[in-house]
Amino acid sequence: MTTLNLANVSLEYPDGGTTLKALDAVNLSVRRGEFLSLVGPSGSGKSSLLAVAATLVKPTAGLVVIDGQDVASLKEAERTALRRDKVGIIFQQPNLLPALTAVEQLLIREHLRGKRVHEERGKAAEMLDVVGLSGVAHKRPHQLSGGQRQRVNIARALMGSPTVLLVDEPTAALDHERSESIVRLLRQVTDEFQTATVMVTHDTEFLPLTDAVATMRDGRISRALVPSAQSN
Ligand SMILES: Nc1ncnc2c1ncn2[C@@H]1O[C@H](COP(=O)(O)OP(=O)(O)OP(=O)(O)O)[C@@H](O)[C@H]1O
Repeated sequence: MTTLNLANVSLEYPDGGTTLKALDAVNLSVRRGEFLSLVGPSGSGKSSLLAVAATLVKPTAGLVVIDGQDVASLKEAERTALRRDKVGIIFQQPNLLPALTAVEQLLIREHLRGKRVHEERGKAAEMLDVVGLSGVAHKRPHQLSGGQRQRVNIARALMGSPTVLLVDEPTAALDHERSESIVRLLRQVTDEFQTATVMVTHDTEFLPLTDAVATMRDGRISRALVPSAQSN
């Protein structure tokens, strides 16, 4: 099932007397369990595409459909609920709160979503286990490595059981070995939780871990299969 669908999506910004097309009639479909890489030069529109797919920015034209729901047809509160319940967003910087332990980073998100924290402890422990952090659940960010902090970030995004996972350059601040293990983890969670995952990346060497590559240039998108993906 197509979980994330962008049809003829354009996003324009005023630019002096003219307009700049950050997205120019973009078409993109991502199914559950599919892991898509999004590459392209700086300024080509990758972050704009993620922002529109995350329902954080309204496109100037075109349709954004998540799990069969046309985002433009929703009221503001409904759109917020859709984002909360269906979309997991993982930014380059984990943005963890310095005073909280790893498990508390997950629980505070649920608290802010109106959930009862004591009912979410089991799930938080489970998600930390999924990302390989059971042993450091009670450590604070400064006691964790960069890779471990990024894993907390991923576990936190999984707490809401998203169907769409949007990931913006998750390896930008990591060395090669840690970068590879983070992309492998994203592959694993895509398979395990059947998310429709879109990852913006500059690390072309990890593209074979994903199912498909979309390339952006001047706000336009092209999509190609990764031939070696099947062997991973
Ligand atoms: N809020 C904004 N106002 C005006 N122009 C913007 C805004 N956000 C993005 N742009 C422009 O839209 C275009 C696409 O930007 P975007 O950040 O999506 O590219 P990107 O591919 O993510 O780049 P990078 O790899 O450097 O992050 C660029 O020309 C950018 O300057």
